[in-house]
Amino acid sequence: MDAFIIRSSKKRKSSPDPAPAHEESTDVKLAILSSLHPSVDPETLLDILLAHDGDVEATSRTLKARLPKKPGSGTASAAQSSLRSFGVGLDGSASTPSKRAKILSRKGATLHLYDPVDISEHTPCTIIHNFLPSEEADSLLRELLEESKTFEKITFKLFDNIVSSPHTSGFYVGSYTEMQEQKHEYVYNGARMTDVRTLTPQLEKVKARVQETVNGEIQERIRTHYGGKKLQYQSPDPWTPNAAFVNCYNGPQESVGWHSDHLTYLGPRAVIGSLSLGVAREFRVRRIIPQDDDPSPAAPIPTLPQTTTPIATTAPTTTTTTTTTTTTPAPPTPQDPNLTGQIAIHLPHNSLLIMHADMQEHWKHSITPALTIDPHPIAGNRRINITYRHYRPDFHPRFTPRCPCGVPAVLRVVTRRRENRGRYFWMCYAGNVPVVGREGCGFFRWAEFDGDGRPVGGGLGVGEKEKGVEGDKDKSRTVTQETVIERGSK
Ligand SMILES: O=C(O)CCC(=O)C(=O)O
Ligand SMILES: [Fe+2]
Repeated sequence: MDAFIIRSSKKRKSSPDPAPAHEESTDVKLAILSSLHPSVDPETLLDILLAHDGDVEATSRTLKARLPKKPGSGTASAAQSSLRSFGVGLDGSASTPSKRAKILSRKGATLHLYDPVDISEHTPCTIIHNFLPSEEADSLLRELLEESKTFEKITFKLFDNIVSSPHTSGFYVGSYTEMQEQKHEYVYNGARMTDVRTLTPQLEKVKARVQETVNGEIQERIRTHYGGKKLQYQSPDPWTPNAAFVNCYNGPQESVGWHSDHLTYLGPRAVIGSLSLGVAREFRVRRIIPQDDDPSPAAPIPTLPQTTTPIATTAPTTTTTTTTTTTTPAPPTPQDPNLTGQIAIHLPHNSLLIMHADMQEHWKHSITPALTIDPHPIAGNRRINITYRHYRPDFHPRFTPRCPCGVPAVLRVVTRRRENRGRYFWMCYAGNVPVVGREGCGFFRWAEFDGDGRPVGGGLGVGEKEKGVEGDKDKSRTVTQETVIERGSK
C-alpha cells in the first residue's frame, strides 16, 4: 500500500535525523512540487522553483496557472540520455572539470539505463528481462488487470490536507490467517487495511519462481558487490516472500513519488522482488547518502569498476548498449553518476527488478509520470507492478513499539546526521496519519539489531531514550522536522 508521509516544517525536538532547512530544502521542495504536479518533470520544476527564489507556494501557483501544460514539458518515458549528458564522453573523457561538475550536480539530470550490466553496476538493483515464459506473463497480466478494477487509491497527508496516491493498489498475502492478521493487527499510515486478498494461484506460482531467482541474485550480489560477505543487518536466511503489493498505473500520468519502502514489518536491509507487466515505465532511483559514507562496518562500500563507456542510447528493443569496464575497481569520483542526479531504469513488460539489501536505507525510488507511453497489446495504457515482500515474523506488529499517541511507531534509519548514520530508530507516526489536525507526539527510541538484523533484547528495541537524547546531542539546537514525501508502510 502506498502512503506518503509529509513531515511538516514545524519545529520538532525528537528526530535524531534532522535536516537543516537550507541543506535539504531543494530536494524536499522538489519532492513536494513533484507530488503536487506529477506531470511536470523535475528539471522544469527546478527551473520554475529557482525563478521563484525557492518559494514552493509561488512555484505551485505558477504551475497551476500555466495549465494546460505546455507540450514538451513532461518527462517522456522514452526520453534518452546517457552518461554523456553527465559530461562523460564515449572514451571516458569529460568536458572541463568545472563544466562537468556543474552538469553533474545539476538536479534533474537523469541517466537512463537499459542494460542489466549497467543497472547492476550503478544501482543497488538487478534487472532480469523476459523473466517469465511469455504466456505465463501475459496470463498473469490479464488476471491482475481484472483484479485491478477494484483496486483503490491510498490516502495520505500533505500539508494538513488529505490527498490520494497517484495510482491504485491491492495487497495479497498467503493464507486466510495472514489476511486476518493483516486486517486486524498490521497498521498502515495509522489505519487498518480493509481490502486484503489472498494470493491468486498465479501470484502464488510466480512467487516461487521469484523467490528462487531472488535468492540466487542475493548470493551473486554478495559475491560481486559486497566483497563476499553479506551486509551488516542483512538476514543470512533465504528470502521467503509472503506478501505481494500489486500496483496499477493507469495511463502516463499515474505515478508514485520518491520514497523508500518502510522497514517496519520487513526489518533492516530488506530485499524486494518487483515484477513489471504491461506498459513500460521508468523506475527512477537516487542515492540519499554518499557512497563513501556507509556507516556499517560490515558493509563494504561497493566498488564501482571504472566504467569507460556505459552508454545506453536506445530503448531495449534495439539494445545497442555498450559497456566496457576495466578490472581495476576505482573509488567513487565526483563524476560518478551514483553520487548525483537520478538514474532511470526502464522496466519493460515481464521484467523482474530486484531491489537489493543496499537499496532502502541508502536510496529512494519513484515511478515518474510520463508524457507518452507505448500502449501494450494486452494492458492498453496500464502498467501492473507486483512487489513481493517478506514480512518477517520477528517484526510482527505485536512487537512494534507504541507511542503515547497510540499509533504504532515506524522503523526508520538515520540518513543525515553523520554520527548516527545507519542507526535505526522507532518514531511516532501519528502526525502523518491521514487525519486532519492529528499531531505526533515526538516518540523516539533507538532500535537495536544483531549483525543479522534480528531484534536484540527480545523486543524490537532497547535503550529507550528520552526524545532526542542520543540522536540530537546538541540539545540547544531546535530540530527542524524533515519535510519529506515518501512511501509509507508497504
Ligand atoms: O511500480 C513500481 O515499480 C514500484 C512500486 C513501489 O515502489 C512500491 O510498491 O513500493
Ligand atoms: Fe517502493
